[in-house]
Amino acid sequence: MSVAANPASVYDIARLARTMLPGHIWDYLNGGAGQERTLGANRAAFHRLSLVPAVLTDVSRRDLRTTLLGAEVAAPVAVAPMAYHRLAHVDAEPATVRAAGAEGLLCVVSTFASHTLEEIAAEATGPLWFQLYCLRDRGLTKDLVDRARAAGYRALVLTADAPMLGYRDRDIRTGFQLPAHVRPANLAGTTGSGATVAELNSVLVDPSVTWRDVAWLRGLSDLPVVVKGVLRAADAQRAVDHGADGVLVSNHGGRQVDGAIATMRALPAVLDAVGDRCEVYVDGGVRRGTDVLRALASGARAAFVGRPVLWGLAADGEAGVRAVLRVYSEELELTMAACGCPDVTSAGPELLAAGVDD
Ligand SMILES: Cc1cc2nc3c(=O)[nH]c(=O)nc-3n(C[C@H](O)[C@H](O)[C@H](O)COP(=O)(O)O)c2cc1C
Ligand SMILES: CC(C)CC(=O)C(=O)O
Repeated sequence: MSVAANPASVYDIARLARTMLPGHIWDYLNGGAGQERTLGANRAAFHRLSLVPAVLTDVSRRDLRTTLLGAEVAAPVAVAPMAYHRLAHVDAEPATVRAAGAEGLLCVVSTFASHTLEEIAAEATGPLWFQLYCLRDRGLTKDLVDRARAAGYRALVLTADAPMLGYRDRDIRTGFQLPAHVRPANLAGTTGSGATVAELNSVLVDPSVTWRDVAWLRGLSDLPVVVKGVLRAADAQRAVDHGADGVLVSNHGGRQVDGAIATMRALPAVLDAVGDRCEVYVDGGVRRGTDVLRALASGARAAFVGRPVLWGLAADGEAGVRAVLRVYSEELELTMAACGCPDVTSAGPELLAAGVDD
């Protein structure tokens, strides 16, 4: 059986994906800002939280299900929005959403998807949210919202941490540009070729966005709004004050600010600030089922996964993404059992101890 069919961890799939992709594409997908300190810090923050299992709690029935803004999902693991899945595999976003649907998981589709949001929604059997970059052209931004609503997306995820693309050493070195066959399909006609991803972004994305736009967005439709990229308690509070239904604690996978705080370190203050006024999720460096459990025990409602999904896609298309998602759910289930947690609500702070055992 191939590694993609029977991986022990997402790193098995990463090794395979590495062999499938040209170096400059691998670097764009996997790189971070600057010296990639925050990229590493996201992982380190998980390692610094030890699990303290409870015993003799009856885990003969295990239930990983939860709801995310009312959508029922099989496990508290979701696919983070990522641009241009076609860079990883020709089957691109349609394959990713088929895989997420087959595993009963939520998938967030990027504004910069390489297929239209309607083409992607046509493949979905599970819940979808639409990630929105607020564009310089607000008419176009509103069109995206209307299209997402009409196509059945259940929430809007406003990305707040990328008014301009971060300073990414790897992409600067390679001069990374999109190959001619990969384009932002939702924004057809707005872009030519021959620009770097950062240039393309700066032509389209509005760096003047403020909290007022969150309220504007909230008023455009009846879709709930999640603000993605929050790291400060005060910003989480502002998100709620401006009508957000959810906050995704994220540093964009270490791709925006090198030196930004690790997401698991930022999470507790955000949770304290918003209480139960909105749902709180986390992403960045979630690589194992044990990380998902740490996120739950810290108070997050779900953990979102970025790059490993693209590793799965590159390694084996839809089957590769399924294999990746299954690894998370299976490891999460066994770890919950061994930690005395029969369901996702039974993971609390008593499951965690700060510090590393070397
Ligand atoms: C290749 C790539 C493209 C991304 N594109 C987007 C995007 O279009 N919109 C967005 O909000 N976040 C984007 N992100 C950030 C992810 O949503 C997520 O925050 C991050 O990847 C999580 O960290 P992880 O990759 O360590 O799991 C992208 C990340 C990667 C790796
Ligand atoms: C096209 C970009 C906006 C995608 C992105 O957010 C990223 O590369 O991190």
